[in-house]
Amino acid sequence: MSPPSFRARFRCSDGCDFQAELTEVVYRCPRCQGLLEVEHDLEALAQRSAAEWKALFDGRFRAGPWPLGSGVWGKKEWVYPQLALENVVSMYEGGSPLLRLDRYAQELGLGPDDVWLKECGVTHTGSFKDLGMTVLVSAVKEMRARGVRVDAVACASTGDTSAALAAYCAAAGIPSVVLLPRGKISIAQLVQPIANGALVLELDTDFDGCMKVVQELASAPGLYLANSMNSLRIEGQKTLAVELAQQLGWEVPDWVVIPGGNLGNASAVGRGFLMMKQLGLVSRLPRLVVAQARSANPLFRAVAAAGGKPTRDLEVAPVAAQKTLASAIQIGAPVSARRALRALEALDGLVEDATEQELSDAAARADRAGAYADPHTGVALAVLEKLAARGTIRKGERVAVISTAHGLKFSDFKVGYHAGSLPCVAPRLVNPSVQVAASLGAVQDAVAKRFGVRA
Ligand SMILES: Cc1ncc(COP(=O)(O)O)c(C=O)c1O
Repeated sequence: MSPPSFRARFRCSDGCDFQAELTEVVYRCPRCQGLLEVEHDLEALAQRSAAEWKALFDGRFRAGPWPLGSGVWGKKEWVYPQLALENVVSMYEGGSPLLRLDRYAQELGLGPDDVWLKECGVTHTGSFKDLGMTVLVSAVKEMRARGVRVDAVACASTGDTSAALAAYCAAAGIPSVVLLPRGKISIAQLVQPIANGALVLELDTDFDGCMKVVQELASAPGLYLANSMNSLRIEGQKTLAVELAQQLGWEVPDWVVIPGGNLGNASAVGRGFLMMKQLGLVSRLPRLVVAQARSANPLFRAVAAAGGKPTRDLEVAPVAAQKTLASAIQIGAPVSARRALRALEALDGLVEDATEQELSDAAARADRAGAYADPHTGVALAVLEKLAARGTIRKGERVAVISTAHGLKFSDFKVGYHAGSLPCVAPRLVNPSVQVAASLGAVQDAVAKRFGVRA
């Protein structure tokens, strides 16, 4: 019997019967303006058993022939099955570490096996955005190979999307344009697309303002839109959930806590778990928690106003996002709110928020247990701390916290915390460096002062 052939296509995610090929330049349903999703042929995929899928994915994990050792392309049949392998643009994304944070968990009154940190920032451009961008840029390469007009790829960004877009486009030799809110992203994030040769445009507005402009820009032919409203990105990010289960021996955690801004990633993670359950790779679903910064919390507000239970029909009113240390989630009008609400409903979800003080202390607390948490991961950790303190998350339950970026991209946050100079934060866990004279005695004094022992 010949192996089943798999195909995926765009379809309206709001229930119309609109469909399109993945090589078409289309982001929204032309009938109802809803976002699209990538629809897979689940019947064809189900012709392989769950055990066969697991064996295939395990066999390729960080080892398969190029590019199948990538965490995303190792699951190609579930992502973009019909894409020609020669058009894959990969930086070996995915395969990121899953750390067990024993000491941190115990500080929270949880068990040593309870808290796991999925380090999606340990990747080529330092954030989870690589997972989706590899799919989008590969799709563009395929389109161009088939004669579809794409002169350049553009995005609005709070810093990480632009870094990923610029790197993958540079690898593929495709021009890229990034729109950034001036002065609202970290220096590391700003310099990444500059280094990779993108056209970097700093606009005097916030992310939501950049998003408006880029959508208008991409309505003209030739400029392809790379923001996560483009569901090709979601398909790559979805593999995060599959990889997480895979790293836990094909078990799902009881809880997944994830920071949310535009809400594409939460939607993607929900989609990944649902697909695994539909195809029998896992027998249950985790509960999903979206963590927002209090300064930019439209989803939290909408869900709280409705009594705390997220349902798919909730309206999320845009807010003016205020400045937050978690700058990549300073987003007031999340494009994927509806998709995220559907995922939250299906995964019995919760939405919580965290203040600047809470996110900073939570990141520092995790750092003291060996992590190096960026402020967005700090938001997720702070929400975990709240839910553990309330008894919603209990000892013995396994929690996966999604760390979305590398802490090294946010050095100002770390330096400011330990120097006590962050706005609105009175740090509880400072560890400033000590200036000492260049003599053995001075060093011995410093060691004795800290540890009570004289070397
Ligand atoms: C570091 C980081 N964390 C979290 C997010 C939020 O992801 P999403 O916008 O998909 O909710 C982003 C991007 O916006 C990000 O760059």
